[in-house]
This record gives sequence, structure tokens and C-alpha cells, in this order.
Amino acid sequence: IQDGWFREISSQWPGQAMTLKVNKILHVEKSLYQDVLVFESQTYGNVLVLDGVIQCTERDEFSYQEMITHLPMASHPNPEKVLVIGGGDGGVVREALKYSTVKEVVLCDIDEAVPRVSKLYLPHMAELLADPRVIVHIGDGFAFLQSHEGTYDVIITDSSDPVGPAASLFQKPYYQLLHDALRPGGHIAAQGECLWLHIPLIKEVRASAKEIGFAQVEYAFTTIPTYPSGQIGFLLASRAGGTENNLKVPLKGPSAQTRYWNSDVHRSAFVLPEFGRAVLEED
Ligand SMILES: NCCCCCc1nc2ccccc2[nH]1
Repeated sequence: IQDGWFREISSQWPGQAMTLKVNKILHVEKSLYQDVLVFESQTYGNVLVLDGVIQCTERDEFSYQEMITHLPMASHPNPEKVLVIGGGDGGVVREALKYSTVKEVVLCDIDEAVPRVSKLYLPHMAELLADPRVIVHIGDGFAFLQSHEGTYDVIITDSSDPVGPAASLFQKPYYQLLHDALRPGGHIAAQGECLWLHIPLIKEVRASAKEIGFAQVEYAFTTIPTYPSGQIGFLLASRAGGTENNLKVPLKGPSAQTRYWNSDVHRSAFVLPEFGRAVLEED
């Protein structure tokens, strides 16, 4: 932080940096896995930063949290058991609990510091972690998936970027574990990075998911001011054997209010600009 500004400088997005005016630094900690920073910004509320990268801000988190959750859940006919890998801030859990069909949401985050710090400084994201339908498990998502085959209707990987503790969550072995942990007809969604910055990575992850045998593999994206280049995408996939629902079609949305997702936004999120479609959809 220099002269009252936080700059998100990273080798992942060379030559550009989102800058936010800092009112007050609220928390600095080196957890077992990453550097944790929370500051109160002048215009985006409280901001959570992990290893120098913005993870969420109170003002615009709803875009990412709603889309990564409702794209796989609204298109699933009967989501009862949901697993969230990462996402210790609780935003995805909050959105998943908006479905009356949901019986259980398990959150598996490797770093206990994230839910702890989120409860203190991001109350509107973390408050539902205390809901009776929620089980918080601190541990490695890999190990958790290996011991839960054929269990979940929806699995959401709310990860940070592929530099640091989340690197393995963007590789093929992880997607094999996701596939095998789904019930037939189950859906996955994962933080899928940005068309302006990561097309080669997105193409690779998409190809891995197809090789594993997911029935449907799609990329969709949302707009979000405080992520690099102002947008971020999601890798979505479905396991065969269910009622062959289409990820692009919202069947039954959340019962509670949303501020970004709706059924038209759901459908349009899969429509890619030509520079993305040409690379991602060529087989
Ligand atoms: N550079 C884009 C980063 C996207 C991060 C998405 C995200 N935000 C999070 C907050 C807490 C825990 C896990 C998270 N995953």
C-alpha cells in the first residue's frame, strides 16, 4: 500500500493493476498457506486480499458469488447435496442456501484463516456459515473428494488463482476427482479465470474436462469491476446419467432475491465474444 492506495500487481496480469483507495487497514496475517490482508476501501467496502490478489470486495462480490452458484444450481432439477471447495468467505454458501431443495452444504477450505477473517470483516458473506445445513471442513479439497465418490449434486470450486495454494485445482487430476464425486446428472462450476488474460489456460481446462468424459463442458462469464480486466469466467460441466439437463437453461432459480443473476443473465453468460468463442469452441 503506497500513498493510501492498494495496487494489485501480479505476474499473472503483466503491465496492468487494479488500484483501490485505502481508508484503513483492518487485518494483516501470514496464515499457514498465504498472506491475508483486509482493508476498508473508500468506495468498495471491505476488501479481502490473499497473496496480494483481490479475492472479494463487499460492493461487487455478489456478481461472482451469485453467478458461480446459480449457473450450476438453477440448471439442476433437484440440488440437495452441495459441496464448495475453497470459498471460505461464505458467499457461495449464502447463495446455495437460497434453494429449498438443498439439504446440506459442505464447505471445504484448506485455510482456517479465511472463514475466521471473513466472519470478522465480511459479515454479509460469512454469516450463513453458521446455518444448521452447513458443515465447515478445514482441509485439502483433493483428499475430501477422494473420500466422497458419487455423493454430490453440485460441486463448486471457488478458488483463488492458479499461482499458490490453488494451482492444483486447475489441473486434470482434480477434474477427474470432481467427476467421480458427483452423483449422476450432477453439475460442477469452477472459478475459470478471464478471457482477456487466460484463454490458453481456459482452453486447457476445458479440454481436460472433455477428455474425462463430462457430458457437457461450457465456459460462461460475468462482469465484476475489481477482478483483473473487469470480468471473470466459470468452467461449468455436467456428469452424464441424470435427466441430461442443459447447463445453459435455468430450470428453477433461487427462492430469495438476487442482485446480478436472473434467467436472461444466466442464458447470456454463455455467449462469448468472437475472440473467445473462436479459440474455445474450436475442437
Ligand atoms: N484474480 C481473480 C481471483 C478470483 C478469486 C475468487 C475467490 N474469492 C475468494 C474469497 C475467499 C476464498 C476463496 C475465494 N475465491
